[in-house]
This record gives sequence, C-alpha cells and structure tokens, in this order.
Amino acid sequence: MNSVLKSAKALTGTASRSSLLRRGYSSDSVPDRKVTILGAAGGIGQPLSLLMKLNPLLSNLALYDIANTPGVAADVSHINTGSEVSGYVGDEQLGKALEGSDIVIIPAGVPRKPGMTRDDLFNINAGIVKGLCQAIAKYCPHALVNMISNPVNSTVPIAAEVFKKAGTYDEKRLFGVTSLDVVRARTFYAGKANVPVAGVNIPVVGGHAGVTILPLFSQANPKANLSDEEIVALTKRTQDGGTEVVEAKAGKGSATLSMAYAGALFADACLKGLNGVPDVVECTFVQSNVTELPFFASKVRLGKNGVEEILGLGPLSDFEKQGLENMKSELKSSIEKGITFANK
Ligand SMILES: NC(=O)c1ccc[n+]([C@@H]2O[C@H](COP(=O)([O-])OP(=O)(O)OC[C@H]3O[C@@H](n4cnc5c(N)ncnc54)[C@H](O)[C@@H]3O)[C@@H](O)[C@H]2O)c1
Ligand SMILES: O=C(O)C[C@H](O)C(=O)O
Repeated sequence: MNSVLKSAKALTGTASRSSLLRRGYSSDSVPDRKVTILGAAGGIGQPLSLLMKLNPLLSNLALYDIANTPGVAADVSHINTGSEVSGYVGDEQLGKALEGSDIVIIPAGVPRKPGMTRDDLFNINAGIVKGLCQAIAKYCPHALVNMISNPVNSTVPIAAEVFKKAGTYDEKRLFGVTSLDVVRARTFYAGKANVPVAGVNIPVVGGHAGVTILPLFSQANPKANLSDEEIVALTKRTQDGGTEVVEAKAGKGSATLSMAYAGALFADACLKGLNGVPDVVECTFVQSNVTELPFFASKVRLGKNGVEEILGLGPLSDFEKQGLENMKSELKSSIEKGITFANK
C-alpha cells in the first residue's frame, strides 16, 4: 500500500492506538504526542482539527484561535477516537496551547480573494506569523512547525528569523507545507494519464506560489505517454490550482478542505518520522542547499528530529530546468522580504 493510502486509512480513523500496537508498533513507538493547531477555528483549521482527531498517532490535540475555539473544541472532542481535545482562545491562553507540543500546525491568517496574489497577504499574515512564532520559541522551542499561512515563501523565512533571534532555531524542525501542490499534481496527472490516482506519485519542488511551484512530471510514477503540450498544461494547472479554487469560491476564501487533507497528511508524516518509522519522504519547503536559494521545497526524508535528509532534485527535463531558472528571482525576493520583515 503506498504511503498516501496508508495515511488516508489512518486519517479515516480505521486504526486505533491499540490496533497500531497489535500491528507491530511497540508501545515505545507510539509515544504520547501533542499537536497544536494555531488558527483552529478557521476554514482550514476546522476540518484539519477533525482530521487530526482521527489520527491515532496523537494523544493530545490543542486547538487555538483568537476567537471561536471553545465551540470547535467541544464539537471535535465528542468524536470517539483516543486523543484528548482542548480549546484555547486569545493571547493569554496561547502558552497553554503550546506547552509540551511536538508539532505546531499554523493555518492562522487571512486567505486570498479573487485578483489577489499570495504576496498580497503579506502585510497582515507576516505579523500574525511573527507573533505566533515568538510564542512557539517561548513555550515549545523543540516542536516541529508546519507553516501553512501564506505567503509560505515568506512566512517560513520569517519563522526562521524569529527563532534565530530567540536562540531556538533548528532548521530541521521548520517546514513550509507544500503538500497541497503534490496532492493537486497527483490528481490532475491521474486524470490526464487515465491511471488510478491512488498509485500516483509526483515530486513538486521550489516554493508555494505561481511559477515557484514546479511539479516534476518527468519523474511521475507510473509513467504515462503524455505530450509536451499536455505536460505544459498540467504544470500550469498545478501552479494555478490555488487560484482555480479562489476564483470558484468567488470571494469566500481559498482552498480549505483539500488543504486540511494535505495538512493532515503532512502532519501524519511528521508524526511517523518522530516515531522512528523509516523512509517517510514528503515534499516540503525547508532551509536547503539543493539550489543557491536558502529555502527550497524538495523531497525530504523525515525522522526523529524532523528533517533527516534533504533529497536532491533528480534528473530534470529541459522544460523543468527552464522552470527552475524561471522561479529563482521571485522565490529569492519572497524569501528576502520575509527575512527583512522579521528583522525590522
Ligand atoms: N500552504 C498552503 O498550501 C495553503 C493552502 C490554503 C490556504 N493557505 C493559507 O492558510 C491561511 C488560512 O486560510 P483559511 O482559509 O483557513 O483562513 P480563515 O480566515 O478561514 O481562517 C484563518 C483563521 O486564523 C485565525 N487567526 C487570525 N489571527 C490569528 C492569530 N494571531 N492567532 C491564531 N489564529 C489567528 C482567524 O481567527 C481564523 O479563524 C491563509 O493565509 C491561506 O492563504 C495555505
Ligand atoms: O491559493 C491560495 O491562496 C491558497 C493556497 O496557497 C492554495 O494553494 O490553495
């Protein structure tokens, strides 16, 4: 069974903590794990809270937002899976939400409306992310941080700078969540190649905005005989996937349900890595030397300390080589914008 299917099975709650033990995990390999979601009452936060409540690898789910978390937490807490749920609201409860956390997932911040770029969210979301990361540095400096808030190409560098200032930065523990790009690439490719989506895998590298999203269809598994025009169209659709949803929602936000699914898959992979499951590999935006850029998304092996190994890009087609060059100036300036903001 491929990792997506396995994860999907875990996400549907078909595995309990005790069934994991029966399936050969020792009790040591399913330790208690606390996951905190910051922005838990939002469009992504609510379905992500639901999916994390279904994950048997966590024992404690802490839901934090600036408003409305008590209701979300009460609702999710009635689901009969093993983890305990607690809700926290407002600044004064942020510390309690974070204390003891193994993984902090951040979908806090405003989403796009039609006509906006992700970078248009910078002015509001940069400050939100900065404040939340200062609290993470204080209350759970060793947690893995899964950054969903946009623009990811800038919010991840902001988080890194905040942690550096606090003296807590560990580049192995900070991740920009780009899993939705992989989820989209798999779906669109399977449709075009007419293959079962469950078996499809495609790395997506670079960043998480427009041309910085580079799906490597030349490395798609299974292989399909697609024309150059079809690959160009699939690449564009993957790059514009977020905009497709923003336009379809017509002012009511951006991707929430598919993002919650992608965020839950990535958090599940992080939990597995922390628990010592071997060969957990996901694409994610991390501090990297795969290119000359200081942050870059590529395949990463996850382990007990977060990033275990950053994998290379592998062989690229000429079209992908060109795509890689085309993204670099935008990605570089988004990264620099985040660093400059954090150090103001
Ligand atoms: N990485 C990705 O692939 C991806 C995909 C989809 C959306 N996003 C981004 O995720 C973010 C959230 O999207 P959404 O649709 O859930 O938005 P939303 O407006 O529905 O929810 C955001 C939530 O954040 C909360 N919030 C605001 N300030 C906060 C703070 N200081 N502390 C804690 N919570 C705070 C709000 O109260 C709200 O509940 C956006 O920036 C969006 O662009 C990223
Ligand atoms: O497109 C957006 O603004 C949200 C998110 O980054 C996405 O890819 O769906």
